[in-house]
Amino acid sequence: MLRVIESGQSREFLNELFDRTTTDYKEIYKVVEGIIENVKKNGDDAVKEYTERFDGVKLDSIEVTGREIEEAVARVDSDLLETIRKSYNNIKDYHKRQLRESTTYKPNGKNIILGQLVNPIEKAGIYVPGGKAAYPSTVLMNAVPAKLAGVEEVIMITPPNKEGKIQDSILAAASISGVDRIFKVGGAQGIAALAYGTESIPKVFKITGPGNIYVAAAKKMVSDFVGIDMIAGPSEILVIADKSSNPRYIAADLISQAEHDEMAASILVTDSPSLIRNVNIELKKITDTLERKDIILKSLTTYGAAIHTNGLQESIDITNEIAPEHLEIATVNPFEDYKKIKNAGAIFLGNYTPEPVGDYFAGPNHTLPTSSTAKFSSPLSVDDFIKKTSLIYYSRDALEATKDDIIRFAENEGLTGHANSIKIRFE
Ligand SMILES: NC(=O)c1ccc[n+]([C@@H]2O[C@H](COP(=O)([O-])OP(=O)(O)OC[C@H]3O[C@@H](n4cnc5c(N)ncnc54)[C@H](O)[C@@H]3O)[C@@H](O)[C@H]2O)c1
Ligand SMILES: N[C@H](CO)Cc1c[nH]c[nH+]1
Ligand SMILES: [Zn+2]
Repeated sequence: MLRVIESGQSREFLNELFDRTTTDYKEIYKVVEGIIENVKKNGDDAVKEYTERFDGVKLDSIEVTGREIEEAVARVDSDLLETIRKSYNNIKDYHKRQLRESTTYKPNGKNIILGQLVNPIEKAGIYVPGGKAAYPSTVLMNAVPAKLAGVEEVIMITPPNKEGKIQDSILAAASISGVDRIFKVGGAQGIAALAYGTESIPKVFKITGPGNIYVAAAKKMVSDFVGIDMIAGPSEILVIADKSSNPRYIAADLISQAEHDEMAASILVTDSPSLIRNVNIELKKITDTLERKDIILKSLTTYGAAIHTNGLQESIDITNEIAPEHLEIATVNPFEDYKKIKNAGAIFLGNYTPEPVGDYFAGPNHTLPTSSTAKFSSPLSVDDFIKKTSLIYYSRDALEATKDDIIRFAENEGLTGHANSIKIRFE
């Protein structure tokens, strides 16, 4: 099932993996550009037209009413509602530790005040995918850090089903996490509406949340104009394992991400050939029992691989180069091995921390950098919903003491107007 790549021969596979998300973008950009222009010009009418075309439903009103939310919450099974609440509390507890305060200080006791002011972004839009599956967990992962940061208006958009409805559990998660307004709009048209505003949908200052290739392309295209979090591509899971690892658990975990998307990447990195054989046997057995069998098979056979290394160090090096979204360390000594990882979105340690613990419940955010971007970016967090402003105060004495340095610097840059704004105060 997983193709086997021998030690030292992983280059070709890595190149394919790194190219995975660049394939279809040019054509998609053309489509998305048209959608964005139309929404910018025709507002709600364009949004409704695309909703009819892509989601198969004609809507008179695109905003979810308070009554719809109440009725949805009442219909959700009480155990599920309790689970969503527990998950909400775990996510809140984790993210509240990311909050930062504004700071000011006086350097070396001089009559100078410097500071960094922290303010929430006033209006944020969160995209919750709804095409192939519904994701109430993604509602929590976006809305909780936004609300903790102090965002006043959190506007959520998500595509409606063919009856023009949003899944009850999505509305329940939105209500529990304090989302302010919800619109039944998905795809590039939803992103354009949040970026430019329409008669019904408020323009926001930043858009977060994952989505398919149309959503990703639209986020990239509006990103000159409005903040975006990241372009979260198809899911990835990489498991580092050795001969002590449990092949059945590993197979189940690789499948957990393969079932998201045909383009998902599930990779086993190990120095044990017998483990590779046994994981492949288990993959087949487990896939046969699951609902999304076709997606899983396509994903495992396209971007799945078992990389056979010559030992733990090579496994670590390859992992750092791939910089996977999710990394499971299923070796005999995960608490030592994780310290050698430089690049990964989230690390899961040991036999009893399968990736879905993080997707749904533990608390850390499940929106993570994909496609090697963990080399330079981080999980979604409270930081995505705040911005900082610098604060500077110099007294007359402080400016007099430093004026010659500033004037010298400005004159060296040929900017005599800058130098003059200092000089003029001491004439
Ligand atoms: N990284 C994360 O945290 C995370 C979480 C949940 C989901 N995901 C990923 O998000 C993605 C969700 O994708 P999805 O498709 O299920 O839902 P989606 O909501 O992103 O996309 C559905 C929308 O795509 C648009 N669309 C579909 N076909 C189109 C076409 N031919 N032309 C123009 N627009 C079109 C429609 O407007 C539709 O409403 C998956 O890849 C999933 O793995 C990621
Ligand atoms: N694994 C996904 C992020 O890569 C998030 C998710 C939501 N629901 C299930 N999984
Ligand atoms: Zn998942």
